[in-house]
Amino acid sequence: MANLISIFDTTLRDGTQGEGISLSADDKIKIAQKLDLLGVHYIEGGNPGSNSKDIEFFQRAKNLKLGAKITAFGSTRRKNSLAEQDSSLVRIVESGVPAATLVGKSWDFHVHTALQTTLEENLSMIYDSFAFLKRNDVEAIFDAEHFFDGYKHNPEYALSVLRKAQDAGADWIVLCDTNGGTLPTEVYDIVSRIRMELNAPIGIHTHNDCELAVANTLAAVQAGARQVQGTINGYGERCGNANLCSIIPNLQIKMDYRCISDDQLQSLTKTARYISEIANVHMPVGQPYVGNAAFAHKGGIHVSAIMKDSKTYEHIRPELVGNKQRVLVSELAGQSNIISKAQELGLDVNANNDKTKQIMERIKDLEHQGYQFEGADASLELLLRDAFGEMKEIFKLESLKMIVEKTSGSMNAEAIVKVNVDGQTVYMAAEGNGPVNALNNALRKSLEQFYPSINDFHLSDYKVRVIDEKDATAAKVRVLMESTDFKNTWSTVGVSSNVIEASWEALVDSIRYALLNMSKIDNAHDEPREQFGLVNH
Ligand SMILES: CC(=O)SCCNC(=O)CCNC(=O)[C@H](O)C(C)(C)COP(=O)(O)OP(=O)(O)OC[C@H]1O[C@@H](n2cnc3c(N)ncnc32)[C@H](O)[C@@H]1OP(=O)(O)O
Ligand SMILES: CC(=O)C(=O)O
Repeated sequence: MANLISIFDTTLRDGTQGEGISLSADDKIKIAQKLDLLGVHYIEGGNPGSNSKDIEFFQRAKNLKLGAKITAFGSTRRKNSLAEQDSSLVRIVESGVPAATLVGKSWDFHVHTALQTTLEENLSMIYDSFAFLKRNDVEAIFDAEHFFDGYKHNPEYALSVLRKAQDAGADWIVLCDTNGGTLPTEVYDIVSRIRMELNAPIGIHTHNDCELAVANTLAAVQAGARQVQGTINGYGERCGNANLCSIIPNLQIKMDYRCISDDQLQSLTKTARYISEIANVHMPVGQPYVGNAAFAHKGGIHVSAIMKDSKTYEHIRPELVGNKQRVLVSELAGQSNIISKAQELGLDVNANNDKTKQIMERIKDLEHQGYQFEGADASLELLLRDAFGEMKEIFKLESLKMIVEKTSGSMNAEAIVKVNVDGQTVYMAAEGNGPVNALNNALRKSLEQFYPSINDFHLSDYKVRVIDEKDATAAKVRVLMESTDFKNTWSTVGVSSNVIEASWEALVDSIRYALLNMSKIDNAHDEPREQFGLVNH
């Protein structure tokens, strides 16, 4: 039987101590529900002694039906006072949580310098505070702040602090690498020794200042820690906390510990991405296990091998954590990348096909000119389908004129397009608050009579990058456009030395791709493929 590791999530408390992260009570409720589905055992909701948002969270959390225990955070009582009169401790008990975490000092230097009190008074603060929680029937977790630094500096005192908390009834003793400066070998050694000294179960709480929070957590578990504190995506003070999105799969898939069920593990990627959306923090694409590129293959040699067996370049099956394999097509592609992508699209290709080589050469040539297909999935699909003769022209541009006018107030743009659809010429003008907006409006208006579903999607993001900065205004620009129909998003690319022309290319691809995919949906209802530009073979 695999050993069970208790997962203590502190995204809503220590995670919000990360720069740029601020969660409303509403956000916290949504995240708590997701964490519960993921199967964590404790959800530290915040600090009821700190602010009214957290008090509101704890009030609302009482009505949630969760499997996880919601815990409140605070510190040991203030020096020279009584626990029952400490407003922070009283608020924790009043919040009605089943479990609470108190942080207390275990480094003598901190007692003297930060608390400015005696070592004896700190021991009393710890004892009194835990005794108070236990008298109020609250499960009590001791976060021994700076434990590893304290133990290296004064082991007797650091140990006496843990014993005080244990004597007062603390249910868990959690050793904290608060400054994140300890090495995995030290963590393993110290946790192994402390385990022999205590009866209470041990937990671990690490910070990532040396990029070692995950490694330190795993070392502590190997040495006997049975509770792991961390955050989703590693959010947290300074360089962050230990990242549960790496710790949980490492423990469960590689080290044979049990944290959550296998089904719950498969929701890890979705959970990480959901929380990053709510926290409004962009996830690094290369984030281990759950990042968009965690199982993305770009080099031709890699793709050639994974098509034979994905184990050649993947340390686990991505599905175990709810992620998926992706093949990127770029100037580093070999035939295998093209074949894999084309197969994904249902196109008939093989390694001996001349067309595959031609497509690869064309992609390499376009990337050399400044296109980037890795971030423009829709343009890549169109390029492949065009090469296979799958696409029909949806319109022909006859002319395009732009007028940009600055009056005393704002600057406005007008686009005039003349397009030909199936022999019929349409002449249309439209305004916009900028040239791309005007272009988009004019093109849609001219096409809507032929393709009414053109109004079911819109542009959601627009990025311009100067490709060769040294040429200043004569440099080429790459426009990346993102579009959405509220269910799906797709990205397209355009390159030119003229930003309007680059935008036009990306816009036309966006519309062609949308119509192509709407035709797929309509196909399911037996409507003709030709209607939206797909050629039936
Ligand atoms: C390692 C960690 O992450 S610990 C958690 C850190 N998180 C936070 O600080 C976020 C929430 N904090 C807050 O909202 C506020 O700091 C509060 C409400 C807790 C306290 O606010 P204030 O009363 O204004 O105090 P302030 O934040 O300036 O200073 C902290 C005080 O707590 C004392 N203190 C610090 N740690 C402890 C402890 N473990 N036990 C008792 N007192 C402590 C400090 O000595 C200081 O007291 P002083 O004012 O007598 O010098
Ligand atoms: C308790 C805590 O957050 C720390 O010591 O880092």
